[in-house]
Amino acid sequence: MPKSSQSQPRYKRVLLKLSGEALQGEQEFGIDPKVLDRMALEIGALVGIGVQVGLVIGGGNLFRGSALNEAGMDRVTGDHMGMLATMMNGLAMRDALERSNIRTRVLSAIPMSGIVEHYDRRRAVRDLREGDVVIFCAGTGNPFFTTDSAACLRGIEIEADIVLKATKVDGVFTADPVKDPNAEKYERLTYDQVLEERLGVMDLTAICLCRDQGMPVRVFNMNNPGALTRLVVGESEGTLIE
Ligand SMILES: Nc1ncnc2c1ncn2[C@@H]1O[C@H](COP(=O)(O)OP(=O)(O)OP(=O)(O)O)[C@@H](O)[C@H]1O
Ligand SMILES: O=c1ccn([C@@H]2O[C@H](COP(=O)(O)O)[C@@H](O)[C@H]2O)c(=O)[nH]1
Repeated sequence: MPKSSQSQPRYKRVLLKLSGEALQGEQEFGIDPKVLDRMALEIGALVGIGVQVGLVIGGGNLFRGSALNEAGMDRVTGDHMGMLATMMNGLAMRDALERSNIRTRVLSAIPMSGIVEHYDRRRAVRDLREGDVVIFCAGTGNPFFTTDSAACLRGIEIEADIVLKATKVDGVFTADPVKDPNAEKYERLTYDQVLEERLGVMDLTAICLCRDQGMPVRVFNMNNPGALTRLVVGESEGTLIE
């Protein structure tokens, strides 16, 4: 993709977290190929202006360990299934990116020989420097975590400038805007405000990790076309937590 002379990115390297649920689009479950293609286009626009992109995708469109556990399954088995779900989403996203001629590497926290390579931080950084989009799959590789924590962990490890959390709402609100129509959006928040007010947009383990390592997080709505590029070139989108 050609470099645009007009859009100068303010970040050199970002870690983008996509919610698994977003991939299902209007469906009840699974992956909507139209959503994948749209996201590939948005990610390609970043690559086109020279931004290095690490990607973590959730698994909520397929399985969540906590939901399987509530239905009677052993929690650790449920979490293993959740991590495998992130793997399926990662493979689907690689396919969409490569169909858009965007070079992509998938690295898994759980060895999955013959399908993808095992996660290696130095390898990931090398690939990012070469302009590949790197998809980090299987979360942290451990049960009882979420892909929010995995995104923050990988973002810190690869020395990303920021973690960008893409959701279906416009940022962080005083309450869940899906449930409370009177909820008001924050432009900026400190990590401690998110923790003290228990603002549920992101899991608290992830916020603690970012606070302790000084990693800024921006929460934004990926359903707004072009939002990702706008915020990377410095326009105000969503909510900044720092
Ligand atoms: N204070 C809040 N501000 C904004 N959103 C909130 C808040 N509290 C709860 N939420 C909810 O958190 C959701 C964000 O979670 P997200 O869509 O990223 O899912 P996830 O659980 O991280 O990913 P996955 O779908 O893969 O499991 C929003 O859609 C919103 O409904
Ligand atoms: O490090 C991790 C990351 C994820 N899981 C399991 O996967 C699912 C899907 O991830 P979401 O963040 O909910 O989209 C999650 O519910 C966990 O069951 C994990 O065990 N460890």
